Amino acid sequence: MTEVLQVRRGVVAYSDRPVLRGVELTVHSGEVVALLGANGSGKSTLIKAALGLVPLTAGEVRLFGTPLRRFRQWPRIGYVPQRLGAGGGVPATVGEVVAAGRLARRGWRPASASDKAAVTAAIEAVGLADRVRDPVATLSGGQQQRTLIARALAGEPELLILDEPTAGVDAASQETFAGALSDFVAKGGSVALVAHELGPLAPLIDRAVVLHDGLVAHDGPVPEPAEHHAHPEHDHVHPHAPQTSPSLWEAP
Ligand SMILES: Nc1ncnc2c1ncn2[C@@H]1O[C@H](COP(=O)(O)OP(=O)(O)OP(=O)(O)O)[C@@H](O)[C@H]1O
Repeated sequence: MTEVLQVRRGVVAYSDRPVLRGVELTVHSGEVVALLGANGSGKSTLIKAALGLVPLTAGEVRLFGTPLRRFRQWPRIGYVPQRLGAGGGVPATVGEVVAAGRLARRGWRPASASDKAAVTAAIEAVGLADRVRDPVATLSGGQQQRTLIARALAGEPELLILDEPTAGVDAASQETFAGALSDFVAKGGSVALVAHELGPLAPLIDRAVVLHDGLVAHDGPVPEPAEHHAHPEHDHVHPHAPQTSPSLWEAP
């Protein structure tokens, strides 16, 4: 299997404080990998390092087999950062925000029919076709998150990297998102996503990588959530647990 994302012995320190201490992460083509771990265990840092948004102190990153420093094929990757406000006070509509996700692929040429089709398909995939002309600020948090996912999908990436795509997102939006992700994977896409609770995404996950204290504590099947979260009726959504909360994904 080809590796679309590889981090080897990744070390990252913020002002001398090590946050990742030699992490291995591989995503193969067609795989859906969940990155789990307690708050502050370094999940977001790992995906930022994989994208070159945070420098590695040591170790190496390869994207589609190319060392990060030489990688230029950014349209192959769609990234949805953690809780980025889609509205941001700018009165952009859903259609405009999603169309912006096409720019990297289309360059500064006028939008072609296939650009427009990709934007429409992305908006439909996340169930927002009836909101295209609405300002993003008028949407619910879950719909805003879906707008950002559609923006990433509009670029027709091969690898989607998602930082807590369902945190604080209503149940209906989570289901819609799971469907969109499932379609993306069915077409051959690969996914790395950070999650606190997998919810409706669980059936899509091929492998879970659990970070603990800057190291990989588990790489394999999705581990059982900690006991008090394991009940079927306990299907709530954690907005974003405070730093003090215990891990929902205890390292086995
Ligand atoms: N830019 C930064 N400068 C300094 N410290 C940072 C920075 N970003 C993150 N950290 C610290 O690094 C550690 C790991 O953070 P990171 O966001 O990667 O963890 P996480 O596992 O994604 O946690 P969460 O679930 O809370 O998002 C935390 O202690 C955090 O406070």
